[in-house]
Amino acid sequence: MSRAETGTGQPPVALTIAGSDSGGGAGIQADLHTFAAHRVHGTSVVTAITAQNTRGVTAAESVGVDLVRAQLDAVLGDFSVAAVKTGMLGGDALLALVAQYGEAGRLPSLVVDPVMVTTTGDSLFAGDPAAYLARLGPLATVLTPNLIEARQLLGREITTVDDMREAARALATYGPRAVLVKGGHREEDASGPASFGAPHEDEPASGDRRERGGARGSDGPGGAQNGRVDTGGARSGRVETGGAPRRSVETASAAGDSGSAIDVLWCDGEMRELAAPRVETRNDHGTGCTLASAIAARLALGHPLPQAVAGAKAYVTEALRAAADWRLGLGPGPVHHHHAHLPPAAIAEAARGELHRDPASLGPQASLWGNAGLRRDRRAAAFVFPARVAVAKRPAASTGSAGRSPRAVVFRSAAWFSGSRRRLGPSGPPDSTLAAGSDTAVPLTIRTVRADRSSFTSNHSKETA
Ligand SMILES: Nc1ncnc2c1ncn2[C@@H]1O[C@H](COP(=O)(O)OP(=O)(O)O)[C@@H](O)[C@H]1O
Ligand SMILES: Cc1ncc(COP(=O)(O)OP(=O)(O)O)c(N)n1
Repeated sequence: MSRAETGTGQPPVALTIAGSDSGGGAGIQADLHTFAAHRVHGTSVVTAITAQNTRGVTAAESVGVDLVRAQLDAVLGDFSVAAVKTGMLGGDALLALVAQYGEAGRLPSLVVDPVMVTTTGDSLFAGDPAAYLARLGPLATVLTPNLIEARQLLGREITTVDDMREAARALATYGPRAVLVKGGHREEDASGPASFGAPHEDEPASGDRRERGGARGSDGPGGAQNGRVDTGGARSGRVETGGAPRRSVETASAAGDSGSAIDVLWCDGEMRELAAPRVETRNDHGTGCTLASAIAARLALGHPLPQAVAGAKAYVTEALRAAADWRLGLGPGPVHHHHAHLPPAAIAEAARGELHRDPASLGPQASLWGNAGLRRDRRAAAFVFPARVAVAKRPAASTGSAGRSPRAVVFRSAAWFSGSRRRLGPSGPPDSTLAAGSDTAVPLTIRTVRADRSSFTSNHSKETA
């Protein structure tokens, strides 16, 4: 049982040491969103400030060493930090500082995301990649380079999944317990092995979905779009990632279907592939930060390392899916960090009034709807489905919203979820959804389902279920 599940409601604490993304999709902002989505208390040490949006970075400045040290001391001197994630360190000075804290044993369960360049082509690390590996490699519980970063750290091309495995092995020799080489930048090639494009400096930034694979764009073959779902069979040495397909890239490519986002995990001497359906979306900004902080959150919650990594990948896949159609900003936007709290499908359906076509048929106290996963909780007179959201109808009079009847309420309560989870037993929420959290529930209220469908509003109400 993790600390978060002791029943006290007190969340574990995680720390992110990273840069600020003013656009809110990556960096510190993504990390804190992710911690919160996992019901982990997030603390932060800001290493740099970037002026950044969905189209790129226009300015960046490192925070001075003394101020970063002061932040580290403030957080580590007060909180019992259970896991740490590092992101943008900017250069050798902050790299050395963070390494000192790690060497002093002050950075437990350390997830090192060696941020070097954004996928819009902006460099975020001006230091020596070799020093990065030498200093932080031995301290890392898990090192999570993307393909560009693995290439920079090792100084070699990475073209196939075999190369990814080799890269993971090579990086592991620097001392981390695990290495996750992320394949988000892999460009699909229906005619041959999956490959990644070399950096292509001249390609203009696109306002729509980017071809990933280098410092902006890719000259990799095909340029095939993503979105195909790999439904291949089981393979040994792979970790289940919440409905993820089980097929290697080579197999997928041979079949002309490479619609998987495949990462390679070397952990405790074992090599595994983690595959998930590739989500077709332009909104993939901050996926690396989100993945690394989700791993840290899960480590803070007490998950064993391979499960923490697999669960984090499933979380990222869902976050990509849930935000696939968003248009936040003109370029590649952020993912939906809170997808598990507010399933967009349920809310969108509620907004369209499609869930309560016949409110009169609902029970006197509460009613339910949902998808196949919906279950009834008789005691609470509410309903639960594995995404841990209950939707109940209340008579207008009891909620003070006369004239707005019927009314739908989406409850969001960690304690309630925990209880629901217990009632649901082992078949309850899967690992890819959130772990148990605190009792600080703030129900989210949705007024909806008017005949004219014009009165949908949503607010964070203090009303309780
Ligand atoms: N379109 C996508 N569909 C599904 N998973 C993706 C997609 N893009 C990235 N990922 C996953 O997101 C995680 C972050 O990978 P990546 O994008 O390579 O990192 P970074 O953001 O550091 O460049 C990985 O698990 C990767 O497989
Ligand atoms: C401040 C800051 N830190 C890290 C990144 C890189 O984020 P990442 O998750 O790798 O996503 P992309 O930027 O590559 O989409 C960043 N952009 N800003």
